[in-house]
Amino acid sequence: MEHDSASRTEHDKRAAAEAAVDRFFLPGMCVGLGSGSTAAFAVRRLAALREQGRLLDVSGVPTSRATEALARELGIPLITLDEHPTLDVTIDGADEVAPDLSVIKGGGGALLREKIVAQASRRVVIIADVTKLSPRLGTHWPVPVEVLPFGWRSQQQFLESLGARVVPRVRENGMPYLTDQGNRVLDCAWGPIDAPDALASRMAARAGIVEHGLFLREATDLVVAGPRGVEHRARPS
Ligand SMILES: O=C[C@H](O)[C@H](O)[C@H](O)COP(=O)(O)O
Repeated sequence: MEHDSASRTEHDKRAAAEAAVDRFFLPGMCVGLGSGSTAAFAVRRLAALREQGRLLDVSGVPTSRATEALARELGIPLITLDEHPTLDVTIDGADEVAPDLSVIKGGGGALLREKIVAQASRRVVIIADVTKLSPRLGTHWPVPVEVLPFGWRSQQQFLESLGARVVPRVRENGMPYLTDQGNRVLDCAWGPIDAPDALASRMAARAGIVEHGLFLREATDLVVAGPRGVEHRARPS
């Protein structure tokens, strides 16, 4: 049974990713390539289309070292944000998606580059399986917060003072988890978040907090897949 639901989720991640690439990546575009297992299906779809001779002139900015390695392995042309400071569209995954298309990201630690790339994109398409949908951010997932190693324990205290249960992220071997930038991640469980804007502002104002995983306004579109198939939703205006 557990196996069935895991393979259902993989099927849905893939279906959402492929539908999004087919619909939103167009010839000649400069695109953002997201991170995580759902976004990896999108990168693989782009590579498969290239093998069919389609989208050969699409080039991408990877949002993590892992995505960069995958894209290189698959022969996808890569560019940098310095070469192309504005991107046409980014397709990326999420950990939790609220009805207004605000999302939590960073479960894989790529939140900083993902937010930079999302904010540099005209359109940001979130791809997800239905298990990621949530009535309110924080219901199912903690908010990852990337902090400088210098003074990280005072950031932990600060986040606890904002009501979070804070778990410093570690690797399987017990060593601290470090992001692509060499920073630490504090996973902050607030439960359902009543005032995400206020929380985001408090974190943004704190020196030592490099970025947080609340993406409140970046997503313009959601492509979600579940038992009823693939559905596209635009951000409510
Ligand atoms: O840091 C990781 C990213 O924000 C991912 O897009 C997010 O964690 C979702 O990952 P997955 O598609 O593997 O569930």
